[in-house]
Amino acid sequence: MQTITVIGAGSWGTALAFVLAENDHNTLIWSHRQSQSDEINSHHTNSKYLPDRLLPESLKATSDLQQAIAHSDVIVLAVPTKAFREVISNFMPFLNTPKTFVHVSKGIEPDSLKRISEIMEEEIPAELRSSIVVLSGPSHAEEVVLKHPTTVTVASTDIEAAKKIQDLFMNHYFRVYTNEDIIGVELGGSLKNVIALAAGIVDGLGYGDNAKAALITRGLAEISRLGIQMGAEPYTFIGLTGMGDLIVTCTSVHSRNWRAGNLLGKGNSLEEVLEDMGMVVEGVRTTKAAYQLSQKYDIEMPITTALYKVLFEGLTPKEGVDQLMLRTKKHELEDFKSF
Ligand SMILES: NC(=O)C1=CN([C@@H]2O[C@H](COP(=O)(O)OP(=O)(O)OC[C@H]3O[C@@H](n4cnc5c(N)ncnc54)[C@H](OP(=O)(O)O)[C@@H]3O)[C@@H](O)[C@H]2O)C=CC1
Ligand SMILES: O=C(CO)COP(=O)(O)O
Repeated sequence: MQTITVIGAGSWGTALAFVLAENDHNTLIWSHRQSQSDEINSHHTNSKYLPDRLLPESLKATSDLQQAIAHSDVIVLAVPTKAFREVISNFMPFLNTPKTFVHVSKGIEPDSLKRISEIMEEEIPAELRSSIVVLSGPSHAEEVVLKHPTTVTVASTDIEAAKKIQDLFMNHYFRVYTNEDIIGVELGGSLKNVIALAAGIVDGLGYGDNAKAALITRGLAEISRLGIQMGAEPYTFIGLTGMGDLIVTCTSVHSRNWRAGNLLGKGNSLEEVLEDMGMVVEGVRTTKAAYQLSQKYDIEMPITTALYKVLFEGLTPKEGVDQLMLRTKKHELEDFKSF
């Protein structure tokens, strides 16, 4: 049995805490809302994020950040990308010894263009972190707490740390692989949200499976083009955190990114959609970051560019699709010939 803290009690933090507690680890989840930690302790539920699911009685919650950090040497960070710097700066006064940090968030910060592990390296001094591990892959929280078979990858440049985290999470319904390619794993997990928004849009427009398959496949092509240029291993993109997560996010009604895109495709404004969701839609900010990355690295990312124009420049979803279909002729494997 290990002692573990999960920071963030939304859908994913709660589902991962569920797995850890079920694996008999002494697990403490931190919510920034006292009412939510009270609910988890008293009723063993998190009705806002995982309605109708009973959590293990052994799972304890707190809204005291000092207690949460002191609880364990393994800290799982499960807050939206947007909240990352703020949450770290809030716990820094309580961090006195080096810990292993696992992050599970899928986003890239606009403007700085940092991946989450890079934000962590910036915000947490090296002497206070033993290692940084990312957990990612095709995994909707709603299915994990039903104990439906799920596979994810843990990545770290410190493979021993990745193996340690693999051991903590593995069980009969949650299978964990390791990978050293933290760049590829983080980029795949973040950029698939952009493609999932686009997939929701084409469904909202009433287009069919052909359009969806085109987006998934050509989405993977542009994600890989950028990722390889940024130093990722090409094969990571055909793995769980690339193709795997694209499939699950582009084809599932559980996906908040797909649902948001669907509402956009049906004619709702971005403001209306985000208000309606009530949960994080990482793909919106990440579309901005991905568009900026495509410009910085001079990589063609047509789907990302069309979506950027729809989200931020007033292009209609239908015009976005038309622009994609009427691009100049291409060879399918352009840019991949050398691999
Ligand atoms: N849901 C899923 O199935 C999966 C999600 N992920 C990733 O996990 C990350 C977290 O997503 P998820 O749990 O789904 O998001 P949710 O929207 O379900 O929950 C977000 C949680 O973070 C809290 N939060 C927001 N801002 C702050 C802040 N400034 N300080 C402290 N807490 C804050 C929210 O609190 P409040 O209720 O007050 O808003 C809420 O508890 C995302 O990057 C997502 O891409 C990855 C794999 C699967
Ligand atoms: O990352 C996810 C599944 O792997 C969850 O996707 P959404 O954030 O779109 O719900």
